[in-house]
Amino acid sequence: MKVLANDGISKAGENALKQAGIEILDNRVAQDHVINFINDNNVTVLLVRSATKVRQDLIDACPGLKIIGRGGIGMDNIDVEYARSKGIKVINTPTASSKSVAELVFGHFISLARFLHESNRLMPLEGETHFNAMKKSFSNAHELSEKTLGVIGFGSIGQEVVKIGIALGMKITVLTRSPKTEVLTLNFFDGQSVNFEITSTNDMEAFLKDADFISINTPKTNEYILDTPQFEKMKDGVYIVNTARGGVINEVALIDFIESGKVAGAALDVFENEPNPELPLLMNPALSLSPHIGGNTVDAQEKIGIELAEQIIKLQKETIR
Ligand SMILES: NC(=O)C1=CN([C@@H]2O[C@H](COP(=O)(O)OP(=O)(O)OC[C@H]3O[C@@H](n4cnc5c(N)ncnc54)[C@H](O)[C@@H]3O)[C@@H](O)[C@H]2O)C=CC1
Ligand SMILES: O=C(O)C(=O)[C@H](O)COP(=O)(O)O
Repeated sequence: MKVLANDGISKAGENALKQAGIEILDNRVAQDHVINFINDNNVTVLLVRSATKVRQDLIDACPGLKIIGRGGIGMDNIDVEYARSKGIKVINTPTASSKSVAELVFGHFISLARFLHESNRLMPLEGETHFNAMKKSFSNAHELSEKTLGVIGFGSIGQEVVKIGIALGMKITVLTRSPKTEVLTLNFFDGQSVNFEITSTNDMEAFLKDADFISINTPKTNEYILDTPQFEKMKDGVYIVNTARGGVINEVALIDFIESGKVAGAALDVFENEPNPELPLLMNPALSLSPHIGGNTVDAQEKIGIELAEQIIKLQKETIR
């Protein structure tokens, strides 16, 4: 096996592969040259994050590829079904970054509810009058405790988001396409744990009527999940965080409802036009923004690298057997 980790891999992952005798190339090959590089260097395993696109043309042009690995969760940059139809194994790391993403969701919620993002933008302007004006305008802040957290999508990230919400004393409502019940375990530092049973609803209207803080945690969808009709049914003063994918929320409608006051604040880690978010988003003080960093922690990347390496080593053993 020869691995090309085109968007990088953690040292721990790299070391695990090397120890198993697997050659790893960590070149960052530009998208237009990936096909030639794979064929010229007899690469059999292509590892990517979200930057490298693995579409039909690449799959067709690289008959030596045996495994495509996504260091992360969302595989919308890979033609997964097509690759599998050609006998290529496609793997990802489904839970390695869930906690990192969930923590970012709350980083944004707290930033929005306490104006931290805007504070950081405005603090460098000096003067007592300015300081006191900021203090006054930021007093319209809110606690999360006892408010209702609404989570759309109840997979691994959605469940981690709910757990943090419970720990903060929030009420919980979860929206899924069909109702389901999950038992979530909160683990504490002293080894104790508590189980919570959460049953989701598929009633969008009831969900929107209840939720004070909405987090979207679905994969990329073909249609907006939150568009004008949904915004209209939300509570006044709602906060929204999207760490899922650009395209699950209509960004133009979002700006309209921020301007009308219906949405008190929103945070985007992912964008319809990524990596060049639209200017009205970048300029809006009610938006807390981050450049797609949900899974971008040392901890998550370490787990991702190790999980990828373990899967590749296992597949290699199965092939040899
Ligand atoms: N911002 C970032 O850096 C990151 C973003 N992500 C995104 O988060 C997404 C979710 O990740 P996981 O929770 O691990 O995936 P998951 O597959 O465990 O859970 C997603 C859940 O959403 C549900 N779902 C799909 N469409 C829905 C809809 N219209 N309404 C309600 N529920 C719906 C699915 O049934 C599934 O239960 C990934 O697909 C990826 O796009 C993942 C990692 C990092
Ligand atoms: O796993 C996912 O899905 C993600 O969105 C990634 O964590 C973010 O993309 P990369 O930073 O891994 O390119």
